[in-house]
Amino acid sequence: MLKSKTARLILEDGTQFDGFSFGAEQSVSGEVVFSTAMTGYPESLTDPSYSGQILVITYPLIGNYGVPDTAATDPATGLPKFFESDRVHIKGLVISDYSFQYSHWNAVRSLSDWLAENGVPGIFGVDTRQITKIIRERGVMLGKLNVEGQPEAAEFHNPNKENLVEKVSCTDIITYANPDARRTIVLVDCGCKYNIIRCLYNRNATVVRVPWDYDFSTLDYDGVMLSNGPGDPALCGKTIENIKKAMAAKPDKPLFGICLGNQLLSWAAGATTYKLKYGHRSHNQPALEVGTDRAVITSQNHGYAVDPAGLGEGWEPYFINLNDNTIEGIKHRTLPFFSVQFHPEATSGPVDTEYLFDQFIDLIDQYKK
Ligand SMILES: NC(=O)CC[C@H](N)C(=O)O
Repeated sequence: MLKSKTARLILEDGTQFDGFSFGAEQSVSGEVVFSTAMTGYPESLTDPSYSGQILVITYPLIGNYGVPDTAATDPATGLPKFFESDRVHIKGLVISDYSFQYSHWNAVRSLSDWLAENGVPGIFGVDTRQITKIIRERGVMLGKLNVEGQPEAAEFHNPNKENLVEKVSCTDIITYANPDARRTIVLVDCGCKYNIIRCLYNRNATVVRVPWDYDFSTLDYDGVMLSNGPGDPALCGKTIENIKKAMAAKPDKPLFGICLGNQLLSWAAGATTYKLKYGHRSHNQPALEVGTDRAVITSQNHGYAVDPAGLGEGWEPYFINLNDNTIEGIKHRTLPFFSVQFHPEATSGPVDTEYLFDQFIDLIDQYKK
């Protein structure tokens, strides 16, 4: 019989959930968010956009397929093969049923061991659907995850007040040189998921990954990718200024934004962002392409949304969320600039919107001529 220490999740409104500890034995505090995705914990946990957040997964059975080898890399890019960054970014993990025994061809260790190595605590044996109902009714809340025998988290820490992007972005320029490159794309790294790099590289591009606050308008490039990233987009003023500069200096160089990238492009286009009641985190968000009857099923992970009211002349909504009608993308009517709130790179799926990378590459090639 395996013995686990106890753990307690405390929400900001005082609600408490008692369960058992797995992963690191450490107490933490953060923003409690939920995801309804049924698969993909290795990818989600390494998504830098989850920085500062205690993640509740509503799918009950977690850990059953273990964790792949973090040392396995893709020879072309040198990036880890199976993860979205080089470490676990969530602050803590909340699940219903932890599988102590894992089984998968690709697994080399357990979820608990991987979390422990990364210093991230988990709690299991709690009713994640009830937690989710509370968050859906009262709105997203801060929380503490306390582990038996460890000093308790002192305060309800709000990660959205910090510049999280600065903490997860690269600090130097990293070039993924592709011997078959037919175009060069600058990737503004606000906490980019590695699959964005893979999706560009695999389309015959050399990817030049630059820090979040780098003035990329001075570089020589064929297109710009604005990455996803954690926290409040309003804190990325430096990136917003650089996007404005680049659009003014190089209006013929296509620009494509994903998630935080969409929010930052929207700010650069005159709009603002606001915090959603409880965010969109799942693999099955329906988004309608505005002006068509075409809906796509998308992967999402965001807590803020774009208020299109201030969008400048020439800009229009590109996609709308069919669940709550929030804006899911914008595009320029005449210039090659567009962005989406969802994840076309979408590890661990669904891949329905990966075609947007092809669209971006086609646009780059048209403007290169
Ligand atoms: N995945 C992302 O890029 C998230 C963007 C932003 N941090 C939000 O929560 O809305």
